[in-house]
Amino acid sequence: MGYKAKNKQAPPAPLEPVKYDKPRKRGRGQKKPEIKRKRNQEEEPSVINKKQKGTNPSAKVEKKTKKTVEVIDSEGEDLWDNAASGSDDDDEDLDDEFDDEEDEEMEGLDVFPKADVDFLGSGSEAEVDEEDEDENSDEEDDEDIAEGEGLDERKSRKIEARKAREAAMAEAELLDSTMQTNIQGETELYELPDEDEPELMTDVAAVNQRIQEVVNVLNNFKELRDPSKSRQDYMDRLIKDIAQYYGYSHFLAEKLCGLFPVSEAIEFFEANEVPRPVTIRTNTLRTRRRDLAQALINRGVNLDPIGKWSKVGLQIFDSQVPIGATPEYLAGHYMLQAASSFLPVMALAPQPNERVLDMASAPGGKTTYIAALQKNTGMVFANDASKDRLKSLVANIHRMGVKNAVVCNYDGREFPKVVGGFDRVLLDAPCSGTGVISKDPGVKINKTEKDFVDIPFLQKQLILSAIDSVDAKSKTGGYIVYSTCSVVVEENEAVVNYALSKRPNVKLVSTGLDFGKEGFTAFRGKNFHPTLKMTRRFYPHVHNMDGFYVAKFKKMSNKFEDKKDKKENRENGEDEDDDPNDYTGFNDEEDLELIDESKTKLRKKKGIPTHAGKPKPASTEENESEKTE
Ligand SMILES: C[S@@+](CC[C@H](N)C(=O)[O-])C[C@H]1O[C@@H](n2cnc3c(N)ncnc32)[C@H](O)[C@@H]1O
Repeated sequence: MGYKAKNKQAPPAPLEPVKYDKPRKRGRGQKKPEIKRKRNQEEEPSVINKKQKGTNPSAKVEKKTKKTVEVIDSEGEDLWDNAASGSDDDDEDLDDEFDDEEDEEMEGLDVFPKADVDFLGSGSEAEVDEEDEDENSDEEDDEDIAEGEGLDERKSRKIEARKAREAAMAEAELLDSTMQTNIQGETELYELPDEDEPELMTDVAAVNQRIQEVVNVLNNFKELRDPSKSRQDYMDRLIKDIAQYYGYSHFLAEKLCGLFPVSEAIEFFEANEVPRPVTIRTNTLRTRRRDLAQALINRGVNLDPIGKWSKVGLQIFDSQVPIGATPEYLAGHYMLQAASSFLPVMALAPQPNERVLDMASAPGGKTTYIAALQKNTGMVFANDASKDRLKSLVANIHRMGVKNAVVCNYDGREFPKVVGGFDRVLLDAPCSGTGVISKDPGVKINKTEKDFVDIPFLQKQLILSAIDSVDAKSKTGGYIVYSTCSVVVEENEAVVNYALSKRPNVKLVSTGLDFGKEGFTAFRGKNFHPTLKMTRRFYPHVHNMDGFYVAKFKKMSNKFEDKKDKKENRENGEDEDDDPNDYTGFNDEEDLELIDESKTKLRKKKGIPTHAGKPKPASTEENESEKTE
């Protein structure tokens, strides 16, 4: 197929969906499952299976499987082709547009064999292929028979095999229905263990089994609930078990669980146990993707294009050499960079000759990508509050041959006083890192409730500075991109919503990314501006990339009606207007802090003694997640 393929670029293949009936592969507790139940033990599995068969989750699994196959098929044919739309490089010179001749040459060489053993978590692809083939084979047989063709040996074998399968299925169904009839009315209810007895929590396999059972009940609540228990009782049990089984603090398990329907939440937690694929970004200032791929293949690297959505990404399946120390790496031909980390820069779409601010830039994965898209023209201000982290930023800038960067070390909140009037600003904000738990499992236990107040507080301040640093009159730009490697709403939609309310001179626009889930427009009783739908969420269990969030603003005017900050209003003793349509959710805990802070200042002004130990804004270095690459 020609590389000007019209088909839309596809997201990366999703992970294999969680199979509830398989034991976990992780080396957790070795004990044989011994599940404490109040019902007959043999009865339950059939109920679970039965229910799973008929409910949405299995439908979803099937859908995903199909999708995976599609991606694989198209990858096999097309990924070296450069589809015209939705790509990360619009400029012909920057990407690896190959002519047809080169393309054919490469295809002929069969240079991108799939890894035999896919240690990076995409082994499901082969399985899926097989499954799919299997499914199709029945249809083929039927067609053959219908057409009355002569039956050769192969066909007879196939038919025999099919008959055997059908007989086995019929038998299983019969058994299933018999068991159902026997247990009707008895096993419909799943009784919840009441207490947190130690033995309820120590047998990991039993905890896992209980998670599956409780999810099943929650998905079929009317039928399977114990009438004496509420949905909340089941949720409480589930969260305790998730926290125990996956090793999260109860607080974070609950917070993350609340983002998804229960079955999907389990998929999310499972995906966090699996490493994401290793990916690299071609540095188009130094080479082309095709040349880089060939050079790495010659060194024994097994790779493939990352997906149709990027023209510069490569996925590494395995390698005989350390990928962070090849001569090509040292010569700056590529950056080891997570796939999700491409997205904010693609959304920013920096243009040659523009002035761009990368407000929180270390260690420079995105800065160097910005410079490449600008073809080393114009200027990229690479700022970071951490002097230490700037060292690796500077090293990367040199290695990658970036010549248009100005490195600076300010607290982002000092912009635009330091310098303003930028064409575009990227704020890849310091965050909790709840999207990169597979890389940094420490997040599971080290993030506290206070972090989810302090970090958004800092993010809100930074986002206003980012907006104020852009020139709305820019001929080519006037855009701000906000991103985090967190999945929680407080750090994403709530921050963007806050910015919209404080800066009526900006509006959200499409990120230009043609995959990703829509941002929330409402969450837990809080409504956000409807345009939050345009922001994008990326998940490990859906997109097989780190959890990420991307929002893009367009600045419409440099002036805006100065709706004074509530903080200022309070300081000036003005009335707070409690607008019922206020979608910014200012009753949050962080606002209490703001109120406290203002009161303290006011007291100081009036000479009234203040209490020490008021909460401070998040430290710029404490809260950062270093796991964006
Ligand atoms: C998510 S990381 C940035 C990753 C970077 N954009 C990249 O792609 O390599 C967040 C960064 O924010 C920086 N940071 C934290 N607080 C800051 C502040 N107040 N102003 C500017 N940078 C800050 C941290 O030092 C950290 O390097």
